Amino acid sequence: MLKTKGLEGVVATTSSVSSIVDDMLTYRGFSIDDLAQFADFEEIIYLLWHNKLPKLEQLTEFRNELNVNASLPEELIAQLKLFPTKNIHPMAVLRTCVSTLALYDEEADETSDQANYRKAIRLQAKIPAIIAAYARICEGKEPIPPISSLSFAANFLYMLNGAIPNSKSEEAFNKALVLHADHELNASTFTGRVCVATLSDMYSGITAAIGALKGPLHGGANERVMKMLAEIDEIDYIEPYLKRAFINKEKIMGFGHRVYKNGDPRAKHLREMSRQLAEVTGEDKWYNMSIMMEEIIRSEKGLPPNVDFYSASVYHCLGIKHNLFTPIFAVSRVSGWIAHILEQYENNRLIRPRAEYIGPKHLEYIPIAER
Ligand SMILES: CC(=O)SCCNC(=O)CCNC(=O)[C@H](O)C(C)(C)COP(=O)(O)OP(=O)(O)OC[C@H]1O[C@@H](n2cnc3c(N)ncnc32)[C@H](O)[C@@H]1OP(=O)(O)O
Ligand SMILES: O=C([O-])CC(=O)C(=O)O
Repeated sequence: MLKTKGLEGVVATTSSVSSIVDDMLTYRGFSIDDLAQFADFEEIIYLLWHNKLPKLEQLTEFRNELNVNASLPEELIAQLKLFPTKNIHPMAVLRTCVSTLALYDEEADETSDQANYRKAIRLQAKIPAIIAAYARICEGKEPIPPISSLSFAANFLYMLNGAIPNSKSEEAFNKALVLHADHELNASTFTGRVCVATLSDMYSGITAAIGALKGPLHGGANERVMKMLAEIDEIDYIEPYLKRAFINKEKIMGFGHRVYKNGDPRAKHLREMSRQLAEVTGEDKWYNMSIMMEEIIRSEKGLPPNVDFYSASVYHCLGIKHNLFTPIFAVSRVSGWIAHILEQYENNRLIRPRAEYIGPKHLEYIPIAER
């Protein structure tokens, strides 16, 4: 009898990228509590890929590399303009565009460490540009290139909105990027590793990972949290909404976790960010509703919120469209996917588990005319 449905508790690889021990999350040995407080997202990318924090001049050079690689091939922009803009999820656009990017990268199938590093930079730099460009095209606007003097976080908001964000928005968005960068062997990272363990290329690994992140049980939950909050709409409707959801055994988006049973260490940061942004914007309804939902779900079901719960009200208060919440997760998580993909290449073995067969056996083939 299968004891590990969904591979729960199975240790499938060794890794030195990030760890979850006693409900504490570290990137390359550094606590995310410190990183969220002090680090720029660019430092986190550097840390994940180089296994050390950058010195100032290394960070400056790294930022520059990201900036100069953020432009999109003209052919891709032309294609983006041809895509439908209604009833299409930006995650599907991102998945398609990352796959398409490989067609315009002469090194796509180059396997040297140097070529893989160059591809890593291109992917990290171009993914935010793709999302911002598509969002602008959907609004009938032209995509805009980044400004080299801005941080990674500020540049994304600039490419999206066409205006340089204020320091509070930049700081909050940077922190959200830091908190989402890596998370051990989550479903999308595992997907990416399985893909490249066949010695397929990095674009294929990232495309596969984007497909896995899109699902509502994983990164897709953040958008659904906001949908749920908007559907409930008033604090007085929370109790009846949850009562009905509990009776119907519905999964409440943004709660529960495969690994954390006592709480996701990222949620407290996002809760506080949500509180602060509610104060700054004066739009405290979503934060107040979220707090009340957390209280009820914790006491009734013993389920704490995960990273996706408070990120919803944070992104909403930053003025980000709801269908961009999961693509933003990808903007950050691509840094972790790449670190894992590089680690997989370094010490590769095909990932190929077994299945316990439970179907019928010894059936007799009946010719089609006799069925
Ligand atoms: C970035 C991320 O990916 S974080 C996760 C984002 N996903 C979500 O927020 C979606 C909502 N949450 C869930 O669906 C789940 O908690 C998951 C997918 C995150 C984890 O799933 P699993 O580890 O398989 O937990 P599982 O589904 O077995 O849950 C264990 C029990 O808690 C219940 N439970 C878990 N999460 C929830 C939830 N969000 N709402 C209601 N009940 C829940 C289950 O129904 C189950 O109850 P049972 O034992 O009575 O059947
Ligand atoms: O680890 C997981 O299963 C999901 C998660 O929280 C993440 O990817 O950040």
